[in-house]
Amino acid sequence: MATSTVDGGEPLGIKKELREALDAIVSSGTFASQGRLPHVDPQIKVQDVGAISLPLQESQLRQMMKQAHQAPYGKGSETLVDTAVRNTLELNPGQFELSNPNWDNYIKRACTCVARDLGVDSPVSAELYKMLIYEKGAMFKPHTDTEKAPGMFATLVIGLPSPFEGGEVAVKHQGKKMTLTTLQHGFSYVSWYSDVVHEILAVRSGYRWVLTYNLCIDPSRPCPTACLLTDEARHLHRILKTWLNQNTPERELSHAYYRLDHEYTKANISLNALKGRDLASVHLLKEISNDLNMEIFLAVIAKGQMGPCRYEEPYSRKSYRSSRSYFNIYLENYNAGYRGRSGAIHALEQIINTSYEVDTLVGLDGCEVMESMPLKNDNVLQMKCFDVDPQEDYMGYQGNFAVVIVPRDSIAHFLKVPTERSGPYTESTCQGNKALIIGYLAKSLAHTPDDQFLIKTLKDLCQEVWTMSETGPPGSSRPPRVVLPEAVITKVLQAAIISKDPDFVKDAVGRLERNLSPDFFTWVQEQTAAGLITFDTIKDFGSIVGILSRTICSHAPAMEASDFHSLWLPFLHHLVRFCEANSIPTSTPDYQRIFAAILKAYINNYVGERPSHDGNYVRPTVGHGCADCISLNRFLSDPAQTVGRFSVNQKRRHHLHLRLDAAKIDCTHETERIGSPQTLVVTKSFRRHERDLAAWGKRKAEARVKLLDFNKRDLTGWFGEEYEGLMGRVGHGPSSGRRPAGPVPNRPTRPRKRKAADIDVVDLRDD
Ligand SMILES: O=C(O)CCC(=O)C(=O)O
Ligand SMILES: [Fe+2]
Repeated sequence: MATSTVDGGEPLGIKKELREALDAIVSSGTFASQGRLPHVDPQIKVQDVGAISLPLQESQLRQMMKQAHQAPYGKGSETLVDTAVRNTLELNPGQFELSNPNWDNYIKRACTCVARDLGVDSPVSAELYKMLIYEKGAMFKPHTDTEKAPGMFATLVIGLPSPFEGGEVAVKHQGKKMTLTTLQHGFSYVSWYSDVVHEILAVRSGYRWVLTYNLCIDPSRPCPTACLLTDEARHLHRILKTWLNQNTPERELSHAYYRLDHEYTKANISLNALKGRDLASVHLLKEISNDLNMEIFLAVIAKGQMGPCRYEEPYSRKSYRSSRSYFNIYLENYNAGYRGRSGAIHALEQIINTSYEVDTLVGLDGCEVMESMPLKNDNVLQMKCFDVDPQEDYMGYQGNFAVVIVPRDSIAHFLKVPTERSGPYTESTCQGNKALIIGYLAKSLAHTPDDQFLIKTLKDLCQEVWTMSETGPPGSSRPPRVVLPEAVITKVLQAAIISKDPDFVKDAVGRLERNLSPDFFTWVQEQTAAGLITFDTIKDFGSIVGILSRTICSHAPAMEASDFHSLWLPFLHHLVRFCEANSIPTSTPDYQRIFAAILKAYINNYVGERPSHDGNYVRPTVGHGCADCISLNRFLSDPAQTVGRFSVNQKRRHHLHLRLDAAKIDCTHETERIGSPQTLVVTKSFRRHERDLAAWGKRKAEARVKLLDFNKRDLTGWFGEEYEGLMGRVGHGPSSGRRPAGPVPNRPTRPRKRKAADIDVVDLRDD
């Protein structure tokens, strides 16, 4: 329940509560914990090793390591093995068993300790994930843990008794660091929230042996994170919720500025640049904004003062002028800018008006959203802090940065820029701002596609800018033409598609002056694959097909081979279905061009040319300067020699073997076991070429199948006269089995001698 008492002009209620709640965020509490556990043997049995007895014997450990594999790590959606990032051996839970019937209870008790330490009050369950073994040098570089199970919020590590040195767990969260250790001789646990950055330092000696568990809570409950764990955080969440639940017209505070403690620079202000308490509070606000409908920005605040000042020229007279002083660093700019010829600062003699404005508004990623916007004192949670004696500016008073909390339903109002020429806001600033705002709103829509209010704001602003660029601002004779940058229009188009608004789509497409970027298609494909949009969504697809067609035709020659199966062919199948559903013939020119361009690119870029070699026997040399290598190199680079014989002792033969392998020379090298010393016979070959040829044959057959997934009538329509030639390139000949007339692309026109190596392993009709 919100109160809105007014006390001596200071509104209490939400504004005060919000300020107090933010003031109370000192820094986050425990984001990681550790502790000792009683000695209970889990009675581990490892597949193909048997029961592991404690204390652990090195011989058993070695056997376990034989069963283990290199542990991968997650990077985005990928799982990678790179021992420079993670060098750890792991066993999957299927490879071992914890046969002590009391072990589950033991883990439950450990969970209770962890939940207490991390401040989680919901019931916590632990899911066995891996057994890890770190030998000397093993480590895991800083990372956060991905959600490996629904409701996973933290990792629990149970340290098993095995002596080692090093291998500490260094955890870091919002500028706070802790070093945790699993015990060497007894059982212990360490645990951290999944969003905490942690690193396993290199083991210096011995073996670090642990079990890891995913800690989960009921996935239907909000996931605890390191940021949301304190009472203060929960209190702030409650206050914000109360505020946001107020109806917009009655909301006593439309948005809020909260001053930051530290000094930053205008150029690099972003969430990542924040320090100490600022980082804790803004990070927390960001976390809360995932759950509540609000947007968080950072603002650089400037103070403007107006008053009389004295010119220090001989005929000095008082004149009113306005000065804009910025706190700390901006003050220097001010001084430089207003220094008279004599070098004296034109200080204001009297201040008759002070106002604040947002010099720059940025998103948490540091991207600029807006410049020069008015700031109302009422919206600042700690007004007194901005209101300082200018003298204090020289003392390095720090208070010109703020975090801004804007309820999403008033974002349009908040970002609304005055259209009339007023005060310092020139027309061009306004238009620049609008492009920034449009870009920002369009980007936000990607995260909250159902936000009707945001859609409406975006549409209105676009209409305003587009109308303005046609007619000019009301009352002006010379309209400033506003052209939204192409990247912004693309974002708008995406937003229009997401919001399923055909008129808006049509408008946005109409504004595109050039082709859409290829990224747009990747985006379309991702959205379609995720089921977020379908072609039917864009009822007025006709309006964008022209631009799609232009863009695709120009991009097609550069399409990546790896994108066809995952992106372009599924895209075409969607398009076929769309045409069918809307009774559009797929041979309609714009559509035909899309199909033809992509499928031709498929044949050219995926299948490619038949690999050929010119029969040349010059091979690259091996990079070594010993006498044997020099004579080997002489043989390799001589086009006339195909077989080289090197009668040298075993050690030197081995050296040549290694050098040839390392340089990946296309040759065979075998020892002829006759005489003494025996002879290494190196025969130049075309094996590498044969492998390329086989791979090409495979791609060709695969492409044939994929192309025949489309219907033949469509294919002939799309390819027209080129049909036989193109299909011939994937080994699909005319039904008679005869060669199509005319030269077949990529075939040598001159008959050449057939070599065994040239046999197309997949399609025997060829050649
Ligand atoms: O070895 C450990 O203590 C934990 C390893 C780790 O960070 C992980 O599995 O994500
Ligand atoms: Fe981890």
